[in-house]
Formats: sequence, C-alpha cells, structure tokens
Amino acid sequence: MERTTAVTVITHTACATRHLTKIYGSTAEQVVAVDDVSVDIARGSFTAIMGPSGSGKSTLMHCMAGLDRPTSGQVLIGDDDLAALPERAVTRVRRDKVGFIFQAFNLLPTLTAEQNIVLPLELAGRRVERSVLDAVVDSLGLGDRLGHRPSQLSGGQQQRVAVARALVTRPEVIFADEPTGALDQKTGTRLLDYLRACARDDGQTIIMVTHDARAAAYADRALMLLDGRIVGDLAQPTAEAVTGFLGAVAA
Ligand SMILES: Nc1ncnc2c1ncn2[C@@H]1O[C@H](COP(=O)(O)OP(=O)(O)OP(=O)(O)O)[C@@H](O)[C@H]1O
Repeated sequence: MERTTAVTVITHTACATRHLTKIYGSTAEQVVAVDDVSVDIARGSFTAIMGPSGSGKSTLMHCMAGLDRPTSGQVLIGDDDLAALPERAVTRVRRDKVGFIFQAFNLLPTLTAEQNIVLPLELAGRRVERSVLDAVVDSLGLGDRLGHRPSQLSGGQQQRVAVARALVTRPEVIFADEPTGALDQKTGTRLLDYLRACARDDGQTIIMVTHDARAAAYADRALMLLDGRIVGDLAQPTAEAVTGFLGAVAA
C-alpha cells in the first residue's frame, strides 16, 4: 500500500525580495540601481552584501529595510510586503522589527551616551532590560563612557553609541551599512564578533553592506552585486574567496 507523508513547510525566511527593481532619475537619464533581484535571507543568518562602488548595495539594503521604495517588485519582512504597505505601516514594521547601523550617527547632543542608547526603547514605550543593555555596552567597550555627551566622545565612540542604540531593542533584522568603517581594528572585530553571536545564539538576522573582505568573512553568506544584480552567492565566505571573486568581476 502506498503511504503518503504529510510535510509541514516551515518558513525560515526573515526577509526576502521578489523581482526587486529600483530605478532612479527621469526617463531621459535613468539609473537602474537594483535590477530584478530575488533573494531569500534566512532567519538567524549573517549575510554580507559586497560589490564594486555603484553596484547597488546601499540601494538594495535601503529598499529591504523599508527606507526607500522600490520601483517594482516585493520586499518581505516576515509576512509584510513593504512595497505594498502605506508609509505608516512601513514605519511600524521598521520600528518593531528592524534595527539600523549607519555611518551617520544622529545622536542627540543634549543626551548622555546611555540616554541616546535607550531612546528607541523609551520612544516605543518599552522597558530597558539591564542585562541586554549591559551585554551590548560591554561588547562595544562603552562601559566607562555612558555618562558622556556626544561632544565629549571621539568619532569612533559616537559610532559605537549609535551601534548600541540599534542593537538594544533586540530587533529581528539588523541592517548595517559599513558598520566597521569608522572603528579601529580591535573595536571593529569586537562588533563583528557580537553581530555573529546575535545571529548564531539569538536568531537575529544580520544584513551588512561592506567593502571589507575580512568583515565579510564573519558572515555565513556573501551576496556579490554588480550593476544592480546578484552575480555571486558565496556560502561561508573567506576573505580570500571574496577578494578573488571581486577581482575576477572587476577584470
Ligand atoms: N538618489 C539617487 N539618485 C540618483 N541615482 C542614485 C541615487 N542613489 C544612488 N544612485 C545611483 O544608483 C547606483 C547604485 O548606488 P548605490 O549607492 O546603491 O551603490 P553602492 O554599491 O552602495 O555604492 P558605494 O559602494 O559607492 O556606496 C549608482 O549608480 C548611484 O549613482
């Protein structure tokens, strides 16, 4: 007798795009920054997005994060299609599920480092979990700077405060644009270790744009972009593999 087995399909996708296209400019002078990209990002994964300057990395990430509207296609965060939602609903998804680490710090000058870090929690009416705050602050080496205002901190320290602010809400998906760009090597390594642990141990999903092959080697996947398209998808990337791929693409 033939037996059938029921298969339960569990979706492990945190974030996805379907035929995502972003075109800038007028009809006369169009730039196709992202060109028909379909990709699935697994929950709890750490993905690096790499590619030459102008290949569309930031545009892809901004569309995936709901900061920029695609020209066509879908952007899924969980079950929500950001491209189809009104702006207010997109803002809510961003607030509830997404964290950003950007190069611009946007710290409030009158608040201390700690007050800046916990601000998103307070704005969302959420409690500050001391253990999470301590872990984030410790991983970034900010313990002795919490009472300082931004003007009393170095550029690298301000960057770390901005990183802590993005992490303290424990967002499901963290988008990071060159997060180690302004950091010295030791602090950069510490941040990458921490991001990797957020993915591996806590199931957070990290998507990071970087030019740095050593930073990409902390990820468990590297998407390689060229002219707005994904031209490579490397599992467990090493710095050598990434550099080799980019070299071959540039040649
Ligand atoms: N607001 C905009 N208006 C017009 N064109 C834009 C805009 N933003 C980006 N572009 C163009 O879209 C393309 C992709 O830009 P994007 O910033 O996404 O690339 P990138 O890979 O992140 O580059 P980089 O590594 O230099 O930061 C480029 O040709 C860029 O000039």
